[in-house]
Amino acid sequence: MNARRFFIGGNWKANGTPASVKQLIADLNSAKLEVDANKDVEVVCSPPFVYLAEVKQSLRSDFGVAAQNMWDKAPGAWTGETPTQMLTDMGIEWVVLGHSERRENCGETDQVVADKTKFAIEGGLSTMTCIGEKLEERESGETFNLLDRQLKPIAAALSEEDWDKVVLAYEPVWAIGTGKVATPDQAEEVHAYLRKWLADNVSKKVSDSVRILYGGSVNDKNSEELGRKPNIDGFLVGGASLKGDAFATIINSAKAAM
Ligand SMILES: O=C(CO)COP(=O)(O)O
Repeated sequence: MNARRFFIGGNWKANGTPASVKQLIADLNSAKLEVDANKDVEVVCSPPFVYLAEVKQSLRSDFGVAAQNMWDKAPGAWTGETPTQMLTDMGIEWVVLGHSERRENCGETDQVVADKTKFAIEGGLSTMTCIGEKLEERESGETFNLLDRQLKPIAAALSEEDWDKVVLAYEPVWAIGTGKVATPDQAEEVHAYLRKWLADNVSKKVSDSVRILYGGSVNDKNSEELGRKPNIDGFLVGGASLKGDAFATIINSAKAAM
């Protein structure tokens, strides 16, 4: 029995129309789960900002809701930004930070990701903080160095208690949206490394308790096998989280991990 509660995040990215979002909410609300989302597994959906209020109001109450980004300043003169407080005021509990798409397209550095993680936690949010290597880094044997580089500022920014509010998501960039999923052994090797890193650089308690998710081409066919690995505590799902039936199957794969 794994003491860490399995976690399934659905990152909808910049997808959805008013009609498709309504349909997805309806499909998720009527999904037959074989696991208890209040107890066995934690499920959090992350819609685009424009649908956050609707999803928060209409999605089943046993699923949490996450923003895909937030502004790490108090509300004020920040055109186009969404401060943490606006999210917590509307009952949002989570935020996805450090996703490779934001690192790549919005210039978010390792330090920015660490600072935002700290700010989010201080503001009352929990974070799914993402790390992961690009293909060229994997091929040149740099995976673990890169992960060290990404983790160091996060560990420096957070107190030991802060880690209670963090879920780490290992998302190898080469596996995101490519259909090229990491093998269970490849993912487990990195997850075990990350857990040891946390034990060596933060604490044994944090290493034992932090949930480490795998993300990158997770679907309803591969989730069960990945979820059986001892250091894989759940998934951050992109494309397959937009289909109610596939996402429900992925949630049910938590059974295999229990
Ligand atoms: O980036 C991801 C989740 O944050 C993974 O996306 P895919 O599941 O579409 O590969």
